[in-house]
Amino acid sequence: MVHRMVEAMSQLQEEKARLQEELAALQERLALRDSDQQATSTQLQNQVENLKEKLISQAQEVSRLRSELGGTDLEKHRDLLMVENERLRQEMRRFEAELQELRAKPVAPCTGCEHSQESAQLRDKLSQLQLEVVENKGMLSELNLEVQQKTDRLAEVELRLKDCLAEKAQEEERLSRRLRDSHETIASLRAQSPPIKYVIKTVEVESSKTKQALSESQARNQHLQEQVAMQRQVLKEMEQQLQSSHQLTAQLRAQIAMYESELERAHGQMLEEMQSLEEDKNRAIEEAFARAQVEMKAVHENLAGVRTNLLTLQPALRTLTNDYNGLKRQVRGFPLLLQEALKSVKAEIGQAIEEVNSNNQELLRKYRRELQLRKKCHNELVRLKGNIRVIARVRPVTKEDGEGPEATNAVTFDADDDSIIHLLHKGKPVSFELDKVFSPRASQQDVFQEVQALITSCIDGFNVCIFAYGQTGAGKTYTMEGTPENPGINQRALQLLFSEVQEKASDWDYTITVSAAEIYNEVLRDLLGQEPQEKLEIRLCPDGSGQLYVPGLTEFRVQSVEDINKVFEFGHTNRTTEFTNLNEHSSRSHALLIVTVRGVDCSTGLRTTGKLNLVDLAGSERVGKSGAEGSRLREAQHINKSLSALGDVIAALRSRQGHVPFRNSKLTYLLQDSLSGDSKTLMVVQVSPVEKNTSETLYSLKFAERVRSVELGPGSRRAELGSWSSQEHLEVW
Ligand SMILES: Nc1ncnc2c1ncn2[C@@H]1O[C@H](COP(=O)(O)OP(=O)(O)OP(=O)(O)O)[C@@H](O)[C@H]1O
Repeated sequence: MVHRMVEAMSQLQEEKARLQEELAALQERLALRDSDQQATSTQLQNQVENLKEKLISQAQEVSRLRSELGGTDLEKHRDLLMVENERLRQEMRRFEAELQELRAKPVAPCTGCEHSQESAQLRDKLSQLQLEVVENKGMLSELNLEVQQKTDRLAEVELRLKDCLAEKAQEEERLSRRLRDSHETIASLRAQSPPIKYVIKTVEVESSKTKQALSESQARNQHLQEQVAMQRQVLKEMEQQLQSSHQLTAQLRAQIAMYESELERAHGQMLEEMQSLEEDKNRAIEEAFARAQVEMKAVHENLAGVRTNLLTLQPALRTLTNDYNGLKRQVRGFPLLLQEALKSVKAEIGQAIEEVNSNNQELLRKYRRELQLRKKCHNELVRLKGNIRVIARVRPVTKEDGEGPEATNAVTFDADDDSIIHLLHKGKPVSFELDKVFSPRASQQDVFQEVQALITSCIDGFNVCIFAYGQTGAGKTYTMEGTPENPGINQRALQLLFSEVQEKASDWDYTITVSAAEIYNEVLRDLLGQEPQEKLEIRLCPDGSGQLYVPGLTEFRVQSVEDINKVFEFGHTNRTTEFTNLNEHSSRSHALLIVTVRGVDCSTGLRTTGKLNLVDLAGSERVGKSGAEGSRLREAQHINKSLSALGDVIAALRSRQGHVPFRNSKLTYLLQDSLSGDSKTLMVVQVSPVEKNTSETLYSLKFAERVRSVELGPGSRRAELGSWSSQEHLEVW
């Protein structure tokens, strides 16, 4: 349409140009042919008429084109856009409404983990879709704004075009008016011949004006053409924009369709989920209902039972109420009764306590008396047996004794008297009588049984001394220490002390301590100390009690057999590490185990202390007489000295001499406590049974008999006693 309008405009211009040419030709002809003035005028009029018609038709064409242009494509596009916008808006509104609806729908709480996860996913997707919708809305509003702007611009252009066309129409109107006026003037001139020249002149003048008007029109046409070209350009741009808008709208639609499908899917999932939840809920309700029904039934049954119980209990309740009332009456008088009862019970209890106390006192008194009696009996027994007792033990023949005549047995026993021992010495039988003789068949326990009365007296506060005397290899260590499988007096004594102490634990609190020492060449050493080679001294207690003590001598508290074993082991290790030839050394030294038992009577606080000395003496064989020299002679001299001193002490004690020479040797000095006063002494004379040892056996038994003979008849015994000097001792052997 625009093109056609432009073409019409150009035609119009061409026509105008042609008209101008014709007008010019007319003017020329008017000027040249005055005569043909009328004809020319008519021709001119016709031409003007034609021109006018053409102008009118052109104007009509322009207005038609304008109306067509205004009412067709642009408006249609605008309307289409408006409709499209409206539709999109409606879709958006519907979409929002659906969203609102989905949001407003209550979501039942989901128990399953999968459901909650899917719901969360759906919620995320929904929020994402909402965001996208908001973005699309923004884009749509921008697009609307743009379309609005373009529509405004188009309206403006149309308005300008309208103004131009109106101006053009006015101009044409004016020109046609002038042409008409000119025609009229020409006609009047024709009617008035004389002033024709003047009229022609006027027409000429008027024609130049018309020319000017035409040129202005042309200029305007030119301007309008430019504007039309511009409008075309604008239209083209707008068409492109419209096209892109269409594309965008199509994209948005596709997106919206996609969102809608997603929404539909989410909606479907939600519905399914809700349906399954609804089913779960219904199922749970049904189950709960069924359970409730069962429970209700049980409750009803219980209720019926309770009702029957109530009916049966009512008479019992009545009886109980009566009883209760009776009891209430009794309770009112109860405090008084209770007070009286308490008073009498208290009196009874007090009396009973007094009786028990007096009984206890009586028992305690009796117990103490019994204790004293026991001690007295024991003392009497020991006195009757003698404070110093001598027993002999003959060891069995061993491999070490060898074979042949030298290893034959030289010792025999009296089948009717266990205190007699016979020795065949150099073909002559010699008999000895001691307190007891143990044959090689006697066990460790047999020997221990003989000495255990002495050991228990230690608990009652007596000092006890047990010696093992005899030549080397006669069995002293075996009797005192024994073997791990078959322990001797030492370990059995401690075990006995433990068991006795435990028996008395309810009344007495006892502690047992152990020390171990060795005397070698008149040097005293601590076998349980950290430095066993250190020489120890025996000193008087500084408290003036006359008691002796050894500063630095280690004392171990023992509480069990395990402790004793540890102590023995430690003592043995100390002895072994000190000397390379232990057997040799042990034969030449005195080993002492000193056990102290301290007791406290829990009821009276009475304290007792008893000491048990278990001594494994050095070998008593007469090495000095066999011409030994050097260290062996020195050892022999020391041994003989200490054994002589022991004999002297025992003799002095038996004869009740005022002075007892304890200090003559380390051994007797150390054992002073256990040899003097009420102390009890037992000597075990160890005897080798074989022929080759009969000389030593003879001397050992002679010594033992002399010691024992001292004890038998106080008068005569005392008379027989004399001082056993070291030399004399040697002479005896
Ligand atoms: N009654 C016994 N029964 C069995 N074996 C014994 C008995 N007496 C001693 N013996 C054994 O005789 C050997 C010598 O005994 P033991 O070492 O006790 O003598 P000893 O007098 O202590 O010697 P030493 O003076 O050298 O210490 C040991 O092998 C020992 O086991």
